Amino acid sequence: MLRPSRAERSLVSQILVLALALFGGLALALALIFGGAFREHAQARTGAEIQTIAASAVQLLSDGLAERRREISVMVQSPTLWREGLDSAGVVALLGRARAVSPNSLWIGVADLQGVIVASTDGLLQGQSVAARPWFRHGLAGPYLGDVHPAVLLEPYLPSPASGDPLRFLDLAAPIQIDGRTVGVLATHLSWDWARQVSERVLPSDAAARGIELLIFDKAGALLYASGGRTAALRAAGQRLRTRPAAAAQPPMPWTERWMDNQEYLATLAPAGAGSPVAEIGWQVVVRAHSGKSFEPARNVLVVAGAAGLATALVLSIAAWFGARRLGSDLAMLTHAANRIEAGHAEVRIPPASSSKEVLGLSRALSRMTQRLIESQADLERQVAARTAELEAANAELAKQARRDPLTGLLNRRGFEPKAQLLFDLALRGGRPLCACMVDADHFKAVNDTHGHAVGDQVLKRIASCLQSRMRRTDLLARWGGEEFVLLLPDTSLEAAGELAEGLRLAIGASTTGAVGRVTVSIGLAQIAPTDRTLQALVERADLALYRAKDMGRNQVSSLAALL
Ligand SMILES: Nc1nc2c(ncn2[C@@H]2O[C@H](COP(=O)(O)OP(=O)(O)OP(=O)(O)O)[C@@H](O)[C@H]2O)c(=O)[nH]1
Repeated sequence: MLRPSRAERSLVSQILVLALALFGGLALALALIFGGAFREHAQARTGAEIQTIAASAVQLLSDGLAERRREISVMVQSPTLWREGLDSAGVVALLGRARAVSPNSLWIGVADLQGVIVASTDGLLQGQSVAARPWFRHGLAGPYLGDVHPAVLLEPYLPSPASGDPLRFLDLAAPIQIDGRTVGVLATHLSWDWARQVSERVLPSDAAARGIELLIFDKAGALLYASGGRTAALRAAGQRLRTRPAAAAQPPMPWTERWMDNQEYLATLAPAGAGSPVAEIGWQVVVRAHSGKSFEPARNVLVVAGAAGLATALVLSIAAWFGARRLGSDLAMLTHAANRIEAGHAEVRIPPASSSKEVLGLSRALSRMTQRLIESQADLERQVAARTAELEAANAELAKQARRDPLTGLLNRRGFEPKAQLLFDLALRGGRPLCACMVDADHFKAVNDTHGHAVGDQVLKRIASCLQSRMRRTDLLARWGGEEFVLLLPDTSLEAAGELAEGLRLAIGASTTGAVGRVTVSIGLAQIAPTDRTLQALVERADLALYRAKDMGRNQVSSLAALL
């Protein structure tokens, strides 16, 4: 299908499309710009927040471990107590007090040099051998901090952690020495549920809703703890600490990464200060924020801004559409009026358009111009009518002059012939008499030669006047040419014509013209014959009779009938 050209599309649709594209594009661009800025701001804020959380967690974990270490260190450096025996009542009381101070220390016990538990909190494992346990072996040599491990011997005796995770311990141990001689090993099994408590202290209350998690990995990258009770699930899924793009930066900057669950997170790794127990054990404390949940407000702002922008664009477009429709309706009205005027309805007026000042100005200008054109046209038509009338009068005058002899005012030959033809046809058809009479001045050349041409003209005018005064209304008189005249006498017999001709001859011959005196005329007469086919035949016979009169001495009437 062919696309309509711009000239074929209405003003309203063009303005509507333009407004929608303009306002809609602007709204989307603004929503994207502001949404992007808001997201960046939210990302920076969340990044700073998770850095603080991670740093706090590292601090709490370090402090906790250092505290436990100090407790063990203080306890083993009490030779007076140990001299009483590794399983003395004083030792047992000390162990109980130590656990009361540190509720996460689920078990505190003393092993003799053979690895047999000789004293412990609640008497648990007493008499059992721990010689194979790493804490014992390392603890004989010096202070020991072991990584998180599942409960082995104690599990049946202790309650499961509140988190629901399996019971796991952190082992701290130190050699008991008297006078520089090792006599046993003091050990504390710290519940790993302690990590949950730390996590709950540092994470905000809405962490789960915002998708913020605290993860603790061991030095090999294996997951030790995940907040929100997700440790078991994530460990089962094989979650490990993956790449850390910004880990080299000091302090590590938050980075965005797609994790094992294929979700995008903003994550940060808290640095553990050199010498801190956390650095020593190699834990890596990560706090990650789920991009989708964390930046949901930013996305909501983007959606709301976009929707509000589009709604505004729609409202503006509708307003533009209304404006364009008013303008379009005014233009259509002007076009309609112009078309009617063009079709000849001069009474139509260009109506005033009210959609805008400019269109009102245009309609008024068009109205004035149209009025001016209509008036000009009427004026032109009047002028044309006047010129036409003048021209017709001139043409009529010309036609008249073409049929009249300017000297005598009589019909000339051209004016004579159609009228004579009519009389001839009527006479021939009606079988009525018709006579032609040719009148010619005698010796007229001599008049001209003697008195001049102007005087000759006066003579001709006098003859014409004389002829005209004596003819009837139904007779037809014309100047045939030069000094010759023709008379057509309807319903006139040859005798009557002869009498008329004689009277004319006498009257002309009796009159005088100034110094010229008398000028006579010769007259030839002929009557229509039934055999005549043309007017010319009749006139020629009259002319013949005229020549005869001239031949016979002039100043006389000659009738053709007499010749036949
Ligand atoms: N003044 C004047 N002279 C005219 C006019 N028309 C013709 N004539 C003159 O009329 C004269 C006619 O001369 P001709 O034909 O010899 O005839 P005529 O002298 O009358 O001789 P006849 O007819 O034989 O008697 C010429 O001298 C023409 O110049 C006119 O309108 N005015």
